Amino acid sequence: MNSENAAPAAYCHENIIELDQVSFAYGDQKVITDLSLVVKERDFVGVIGSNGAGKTTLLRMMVGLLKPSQGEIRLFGQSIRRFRDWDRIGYVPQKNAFNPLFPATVREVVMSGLYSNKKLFKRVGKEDLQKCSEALEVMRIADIAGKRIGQLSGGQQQRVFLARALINQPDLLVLDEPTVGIDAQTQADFFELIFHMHRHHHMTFLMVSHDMEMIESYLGKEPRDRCGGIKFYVRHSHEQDCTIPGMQHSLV
Ligand SMILES: Nc1ncnc2c1ncn2[C@@H]1O[C@H](COP(=O)(O)OP(=O)(O)OP(=O)(O)O)[C@@H](O)[C@H]1O
Repeated sequence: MNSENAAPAAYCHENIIELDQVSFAYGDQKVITDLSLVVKERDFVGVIGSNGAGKTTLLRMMVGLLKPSQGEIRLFGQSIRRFRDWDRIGYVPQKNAFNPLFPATVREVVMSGLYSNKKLFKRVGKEDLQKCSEALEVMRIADIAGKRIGQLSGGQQQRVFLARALINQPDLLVLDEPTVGIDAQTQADFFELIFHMHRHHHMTFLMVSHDMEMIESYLGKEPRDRCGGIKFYVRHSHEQDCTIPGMQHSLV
């Protein structure tokens, strides 16, 4: 982006994800056929579709875990084949599970979201600790911060993954059914939080969900794009950025 002549409206229209005639097949089974899609900065994209429609496959392609059989993917304007700026993207996959013997604590796992490979040995500062405690609070896991991750329930582990993804406030957050197995109150708080992050903290979201009610209430009733059995509901935000840093205030 050219910052010299970046008017605010243009500034929030950078292409974050571009799919150009993308297809994907597992062997002979075609899952995605000829999908072209653009996700712009400050879009919130809800991805809806029946079981097996290809939503997870699509997300895995977008974060570089699967290669399209055909077509081209660009992230932040750059071909995914050359893209290295993975710090800018948070991804929470659908079925997370820690090995019960995994030795790290909840706090350590959440903190690890702050460090990319480049910054592995960075000293932990006061600001980092503050970010961590906010993420723990927001996902209601502060009381179990010292527990070993492998010893938590599935829903608690999922909350840890979400806190880990949120701590860094990435430019793009890709979420695959993020609230499955999470209790109603934490779910409601989580949605309130990410909607605020979308509207006021300049974040772009792509989220698979089966929660039609939540999708329709935030993204409207009409999908903007379709591909086979997958529908894309989109809301773009032009609302002013929040002056308050951090995330906890968004729950108040
Ligand atoms: N590793 C794999 N090898 C072969 N086929 C696969 C693989 N992963 C998924 N599939 C098949 O690809 C299709 C799409 O799967 P995918 O997980 O992307 O669907 P989904 O829309 O995310 O479904 P759900 O809502 O159940 O999570 C399904 O028919 C599935 O069986």
